[in-house]
Amino acid sequence: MTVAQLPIVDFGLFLHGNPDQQEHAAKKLVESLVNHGFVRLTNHGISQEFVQQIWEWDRAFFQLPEEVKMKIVHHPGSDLQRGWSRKGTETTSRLRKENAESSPKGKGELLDEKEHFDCGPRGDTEFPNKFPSEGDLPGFKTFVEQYFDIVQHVSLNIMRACEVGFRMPKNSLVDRCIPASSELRMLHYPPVSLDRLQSGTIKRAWPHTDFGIITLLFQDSLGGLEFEDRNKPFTFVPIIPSDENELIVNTSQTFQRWTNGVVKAGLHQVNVPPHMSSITEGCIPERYSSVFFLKAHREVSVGPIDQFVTEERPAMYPDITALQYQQEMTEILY
Ligand SMILES: O=C(O)CCC(=O)C(=O)O
Ligand SMILES: [Fe+2]
Repeated sequence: MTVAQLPIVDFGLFLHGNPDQQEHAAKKLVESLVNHGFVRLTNHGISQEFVQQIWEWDRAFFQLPEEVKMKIVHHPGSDLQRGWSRKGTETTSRLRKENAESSPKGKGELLDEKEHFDCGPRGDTEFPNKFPSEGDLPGFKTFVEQYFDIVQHVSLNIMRACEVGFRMPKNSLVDRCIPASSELRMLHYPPVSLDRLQSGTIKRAWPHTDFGIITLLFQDSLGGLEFEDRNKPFTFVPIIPSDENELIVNTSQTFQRWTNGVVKAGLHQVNVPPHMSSITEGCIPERYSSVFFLKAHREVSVGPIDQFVTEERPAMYPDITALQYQQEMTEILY
């Protein structure tokens, strides 16, 4: 498996093509999600100009002084993530036992070298969003709320393509995502010395799978995101950005559960950028990325959907609500 083989789907054909083109694009998308847990999309409906604005706001937020970010700090526990999570709080290594097995003995917990900002849907009363005040970062809240709406809309179009690709009744996936319960995240990976990374206890993000249905991701031109080569389990292949407008999509745990294991969640990590992998000393520069976790509506079950349960393939997952599942997983992370 080489990098070039991670399929790229022209999503414009699904959005605007004739029925044959739509069917073809949907099948190619689903095939890649089933085979790799990942796909790359072009013509997804988010403009290059908008993606540039994501980077501007991403930088502006993380450049705020620590005491300003502290005003909206996220408190560890099972509550959904809101506001600023400082370096060392979210610990992806806890999600897979293979991480602990690979850790150098006696050196403490495996930590993520990253900070992030998370928010949920506009006006969420159960888990209110935490934005910097207008005085601290004017315009940020307005931009992020608009970004959330745009990317939720794109995600639902991807769900529509999955319905076509799996021959599911129209809206059977989309209806499970309304009202919106997704989460939007902006990430900053500070510069880090190779010494620290080589200690074996630090990574930008440890191998993990996400909890929602699918994750949509933009990464800056530095790169570093890697997906599992399923021919060699727990080994990883870099996704080299073709341009910053390329949308990377990966499958997550809720999709695996709904499809009773037919779609497996895409395992991924964030590593040293591919063009720097042979460097042995010095620092790797900071990196920005932004991800959108498309989530099921909180009251919807994340147990298998009937279509995927058969006598030969009995239900592999229990019927719990999306919120229960999310809270169980968040508690492990923090
Ligand atoms: O920054 C990235 O490329 C990946 C981030 C990620 O995997 C996550 O936040 O779940
Ligand atoms: Fe992830």
